[in-house]
Amino acid sequence: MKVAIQGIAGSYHHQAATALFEEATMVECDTFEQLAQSVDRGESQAGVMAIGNSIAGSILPNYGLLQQYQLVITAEYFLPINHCLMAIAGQTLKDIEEVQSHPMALLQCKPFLNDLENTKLVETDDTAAAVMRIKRNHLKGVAAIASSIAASLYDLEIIAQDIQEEKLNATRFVVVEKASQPETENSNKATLNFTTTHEAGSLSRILSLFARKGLNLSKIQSIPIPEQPFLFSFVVDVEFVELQMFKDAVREVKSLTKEFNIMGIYKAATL
Ligand SMILES: O=C(O)C(=O)Cc1ccccc1
Repeated sequence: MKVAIQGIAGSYHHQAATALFEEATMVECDTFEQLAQSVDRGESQAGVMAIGNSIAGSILPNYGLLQQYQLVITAEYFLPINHCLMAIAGQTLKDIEEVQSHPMALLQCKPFLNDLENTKLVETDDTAAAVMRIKRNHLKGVAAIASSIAASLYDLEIIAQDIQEEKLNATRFVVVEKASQPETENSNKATLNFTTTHEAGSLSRILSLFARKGLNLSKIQSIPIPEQPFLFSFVVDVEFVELQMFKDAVREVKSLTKEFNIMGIYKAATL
């Protein structure tokens, strides 16, 4: 099975996809947009896409990509992430003049990076690509932020570990597919997207309905609507005990929303 990921072997996407799929041929993409396109065009049967992080928050552009390419969420996965700083053998922290990594990793390590004086930060396609390049070009004075798996895969030395802002750092990944998988007995979570009318209390009425129907709201995210400046749609994750509870709520919520779309029904994962 072909699975699109953002990054190369040793990237966090690669780790998440390996945990999610027993047998997968990874389709390595440079960008999140290429990942979405690969699934959209059927070049990959599924994609694994980071959607949010416990330190850096939602990856808003990825919500936009799910909508733009009408991809369906069929599973989720939480990957604990411990970032390391690494360089070629013999380099110490005081030798480092430049740190390279994926922007999400740089964001998650801000306090550590702020303490490094006169160090240039360079954004790369993915964490593992930075590691591979430093090794291949034997770059002195340049370090990468990536996982310990990437350090051993590409043979760089770890200079500092657990450099993320909070020790407990996790990224939520979703599996995205072109066609919706039928919901199963195990489905206990859904991601919804809707717009509301511009009336006082419209969002509150929708959320109250979910509460009355016994749905547990685990996330709410407002998403810009690019064609309508400063108007927003809402993406909501709800968890339920029985699928029927969810179906009942959906039937009623449609009359309270303007546009309504189910982005996926799947099994909730734990941290
Ligand atoms: O660059 C990577 O390794 C990725 O998979 C993107 C990423 C970066 C930091 C945290 C989670 C995902």
